[in-house]
Amino acid sequence: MAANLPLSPITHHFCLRSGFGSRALTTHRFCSPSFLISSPCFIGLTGLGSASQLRARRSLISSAVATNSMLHDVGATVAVLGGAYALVVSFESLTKRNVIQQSLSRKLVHILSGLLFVLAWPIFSGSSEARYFAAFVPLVNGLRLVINGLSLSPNSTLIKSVTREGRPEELLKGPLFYVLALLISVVFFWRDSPIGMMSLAMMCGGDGIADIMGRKYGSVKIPYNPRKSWAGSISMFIFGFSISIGLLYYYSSLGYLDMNWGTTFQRVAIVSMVATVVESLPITDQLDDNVSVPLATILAAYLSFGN
Ligand SMILES: Nc1ccn([C@@H]2O[C@H](COP(=O)(O)OP(=O)(O)OP(=O)(O)O)[C@@H](O)[C@H]2O)c(=O)n1
Ligand SMILES: C/C(=C\CO)CCC[C@H](C)CCC[C@H](C)CCCC(C)C
Repeated sequence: MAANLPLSPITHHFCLRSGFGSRALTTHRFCSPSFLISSPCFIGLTGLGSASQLRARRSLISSAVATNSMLHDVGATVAVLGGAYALVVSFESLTKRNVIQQSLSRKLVHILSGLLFVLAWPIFSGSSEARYFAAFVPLVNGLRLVINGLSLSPNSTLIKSVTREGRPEELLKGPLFYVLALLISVVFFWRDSPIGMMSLAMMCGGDGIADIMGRKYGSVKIPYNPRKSWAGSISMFIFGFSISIGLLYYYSSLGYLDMNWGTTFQRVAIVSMVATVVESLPITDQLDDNVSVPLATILAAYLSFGN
C-alpha cells in the first residue's frame, strides 16, 4: 500500500483526475512513490535541496521510470507473442494428430486467441505507451496472415490450424479481419474502456460459441436466415453476455474500470442482443462476421456506455 505522500498540486490533480487516488498510487507510474518523492511540493516541504537540483533529480527519476516501463512492456510483448505462437502450434499439432477436427480447431483458436489476449492486457505497464506495445502482437500476427495468405512463404502450421479448407487465401478473410478487430480494440479502447473488451467478448466468445453450438444443436433455423439457428444465436447471447460481464468484473477488480453495477447488467444485455441479432442476419457473404459483430458491439456499447 503506497504511503500517503504529500502531492505537488500538479501531481495531486493529475493522480485524482486520472482516477488514481491514494488506493491506486502504486499502479500508475506518475503516481508511484518514487515519482511523488521527487515532486517539488514534497521536497519543498522537507528542504532536501535547491529547486534546480531537485528538478534535475526529478527528470532523472522520470527517465528511469520511463526506461523501466519500456523494458517492462518489451518483456510483456515478447511473452504474449510467444503465447500466440504456442497457441497456434498446439492446435495445429492436435489437428495433425487427428485429436480434433480442423473446423473445431479453427473455432477454438478463434475463441481463445482474442480472449487470452484481452486477459493479458494487465501484464503491460501503466504507461500511456503500453497499449502500442500490446498492439504489436496483433500487428505481427496480421503480417503473418498476409504473408502466408499471399503464399509468399507458406506456413503449413498456420494454415492447418486457422483455415477451414487448408487454402492459404482463406487467411486473408476471417482471420485477418479478426486480428484487425483486436488491433482496433487495443489501440482505441484498451483496458480503461468497456467498449473494446466487449467487442472481443462478442466476436471471440459469442460468435465462436455460436458456431460450435449451432453446428451441433442447430436443427431449428432462424426464419430470416436458414444458415443460422436459434441454438447458435441463443448460445452467442448467453456466452457473449457472460464473458463481457466477466471481463468488466476482471478489469474493475484490477482498478482499471469503475462500473455502476446497478445498470451495467442491463447495458451489457442490450449490447449482447444487438451483436447477436447482427450476427444472425443473412449478410455473411457481403460482410464477414469478424467485421459486423465487433462493429455492431462497438457502436452499441458506445451508445450504451459512452466513450
Ligand atoms: N447463429 C449461428 C451461428 C452459426 N451457426 C452454425 O455455425 C456455422 C458457421 O457459422 P458462422 O458464424 O457463419 O461461421 P463462419 O463465419 O462461416 O466460419 P468462420 O468464423 O470459421 O469463418 C453455420 O453454418 C451454422 O451451422 C448457427 O447455427 N447459428
Ligand atoms: C481462426 C481465427 C479467426 C477466424 O474467425 C483466429 C486467428 C488467430 C490468429 C492466427 C492469431 C491471433 C493471436 C492474437 C493476436 C494474440 C493471442 C495472444 C494470446 C496470449 C494467445
